[in-house]
Amino acid sequence: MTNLPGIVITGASGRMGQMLINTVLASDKCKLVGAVERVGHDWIGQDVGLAMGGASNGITVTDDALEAFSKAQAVIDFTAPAATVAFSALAAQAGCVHVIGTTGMSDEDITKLGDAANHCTIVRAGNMSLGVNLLTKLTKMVAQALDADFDVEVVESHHNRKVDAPSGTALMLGEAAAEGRGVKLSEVTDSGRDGITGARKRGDIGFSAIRGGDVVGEHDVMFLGDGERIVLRHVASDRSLFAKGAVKAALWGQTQKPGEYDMMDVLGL
Ligand SMILES: NC(=O)C1=CN([C@@H]2O[C@H](COP(=O)(O)OP(=O)(O)OC[C@H]3O[C@@H](n4cnc5c(N)ncnc54)[C@H](O)[C@@H]3O)[C@@H](O)[C@H]2O)C=CC1
Ligand SMILES: O=C(O)C1=N[C@H](C(=O)O)C[C@H](O)C1
Repeated sequence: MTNLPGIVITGASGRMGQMLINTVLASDKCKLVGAVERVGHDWIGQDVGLAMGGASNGITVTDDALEAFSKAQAVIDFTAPAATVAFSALAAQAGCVHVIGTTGMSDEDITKLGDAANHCTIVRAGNMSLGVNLLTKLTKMVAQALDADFDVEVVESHHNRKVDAPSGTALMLGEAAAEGRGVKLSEVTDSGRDGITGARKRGDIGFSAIRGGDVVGEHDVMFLGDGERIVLRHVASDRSLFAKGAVKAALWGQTQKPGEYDMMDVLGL
């Protein structure tokens, strides 16, 4: 037990934070060594097991991320863009693998992660599930096989607490479709249609976001032609699949050189 890689979970009280803590505690391949929350959060100073409504596990929630990271081999981080950028610099300082599930990152944020990746291993993906990563690969293949006679639309649904759109997964799928077509996504993106938008432009990749209830995450990639359509779909019904993927990434990262990786690398897809 003592030689197992130690993992810190940031955003410990969040939907994914709590799922990750339970996943690490249930694993026989790693151990929980820290739980981080934002400054001023009610959970700071409490035993994280008790704060989650379960049994005590001896890990006290802290807002001192660097101190927590310095005792760990990996940090799993599903929080918010500004927090993730700050954590990447601290993970680099502490020499930990940084697994990032946070979505809604700007280009500027991603550039800063690149600086940290000169000193530590970063694994980042908009979706950590095997199914979505396979769907990403299939999307690229279908886009390669079809020409712009087929309009590509990515439609995603999520719970009513989600703050970013399109989802990280939708953007991954859009990138894959653009790559398959040999175009840059930023030049063909069409999202947030409203009002007199004009007819659809040939070659565009469209995005639509539905928000409501407790939907964990659903993604359709539609290839719409004249008289036929192909729909590739992934439905997540349980957040544990994202957490299991993130733990797999943290363990895989232990043997990698500093740099930026994604779940395709982890899963060998
Ligand atoms: N890549 C993937 O497979 C998945 C990614 N996500 C992404 O993960 C992120 C979190 O999602 P949820 O857990 O649903 O959100 P949430 O709102 O339930 O949790 C976020 C947590 O981060 C904490 N936090 C914010 N700033 C912090 C800071 N500076 N220091 C420490 N903690 C901080 C908050 O207090 C909160 O507990 C989102 O960006 C979401 O899109 C969610 C599910 C799967
Ligand atoms: O916020 C969520 O919940 C999710 N976010 C990720 C995304 O933005 O794609 C992954 C998953 O769909 C759940």
